[in-house]
Amino acid sequence: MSRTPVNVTVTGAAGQIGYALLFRIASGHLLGPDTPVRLRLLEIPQAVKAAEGTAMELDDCAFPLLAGIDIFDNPTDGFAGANVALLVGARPRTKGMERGDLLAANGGIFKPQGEAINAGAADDIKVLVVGNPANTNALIAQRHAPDVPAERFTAMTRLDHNRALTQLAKKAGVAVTDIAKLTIWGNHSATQYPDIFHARIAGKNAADVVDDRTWLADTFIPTVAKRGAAIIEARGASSAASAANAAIDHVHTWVNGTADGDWTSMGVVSDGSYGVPEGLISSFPVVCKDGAWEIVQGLDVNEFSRARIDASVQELAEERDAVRELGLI
Ligand SMILES: NC(=O)c1ccc[n+]([C@@H]2O[C@H](COP(=O)([O-])OP(=O)(O)OC[C@H]3O[C@@H](n4cnc5c(N)ncnc54)[C@H](O)[C@@H]3O)[C@@H](O)[C@H]2O)c1
Ligand SMILES: O=C(O)C[C@H](O)C(=O)O
Repeated sequence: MSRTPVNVTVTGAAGQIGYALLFRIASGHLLGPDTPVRLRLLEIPQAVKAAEGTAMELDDCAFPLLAGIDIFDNPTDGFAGANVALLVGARPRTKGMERGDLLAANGGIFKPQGEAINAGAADDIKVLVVGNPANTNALIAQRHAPDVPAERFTAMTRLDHNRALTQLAKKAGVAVTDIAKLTIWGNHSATQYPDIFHARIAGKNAADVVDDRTWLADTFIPTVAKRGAAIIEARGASSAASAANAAIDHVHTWVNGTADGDWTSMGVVSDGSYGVPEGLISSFPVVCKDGAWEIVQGLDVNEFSRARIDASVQELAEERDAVRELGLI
């Protein structure tokens, strides 16, 4: 293993997702068993000491792939030379809030981070925004990094994708590995649309296999879309280990590619596909290959799906307008 270490910047390193994420990155789950990583942890000054504690624990694991850990309290240094950036640091919502309620509180974090990525990240930088509201925070960061190709900024809907896989597998009585081509469309919010009309279960159309529109509309979609709130209600804190797992999956798939005959869901900059206004960061079905993603083209969108995609995209347009009013883009 003589490869140059990949610099991975993680913001919010002292938070609950950070704690679930860093050990998996360092043990090779993000980039694979042959790729050494150098961790760059970015925190606010008050949380640097806690991040130092996590770094001590990382050291104590003696991970063979961990080439070093640096801790920063400012984005300029935190993103310098970053090849992969996981933008986790942001306030989570609490009971009774929607993720969009966090726009004003968290939006301001992503402008300086976008600027710092623009100024100092490596040429091959790949950015995943996890902090909520993830799609619009990704939009803010991307708009402040004009020299970085827009497709390098993505938002996380892989947690929703994974949630949908499990709910569908349970309903159909199959393993998650029997399911392919599931899609999350739109915003990582309660308006998201988990779509099974193109999904396959052991090679057959998933909607036909399930054959239950009432379950689809009244159980499956709301269960997936409101899962984050259900976890906050049950745990008293927002999802952490499953969110960290989804972040690992998102970047691993982006770097290593989707499986043949399958796709994944990622929040990516729209090129106008499927009527989603150009420039919005919306979740689409995407295939990944050679470190790049492409929106899957040519899918028939039925009336049931169209209305739900449009509603979620409308919410994204409203969030974009709100951050414009706040002077964040
Ligand atoms: N997209 C998704 O699917 C998804 C899933 C789960 C959680 N989330 C979101 O992820 C975010 C983090 O969740 P958490 O549970 O880890 O929260 P947390 O409160 O446990 O940790 C957040 C951390 O971010 C740090 N932070 C705040 N501002 C920062 C800044 N400007 N730079 C660097 N670090 C900063 C805080 O000091 C804290 O340590 C929340 O916004 C949450 O809603 C998204
Ligand atoms: O729902 C939240 O606020 C946290 C996260 O986005 C989730 O989906 O679990």
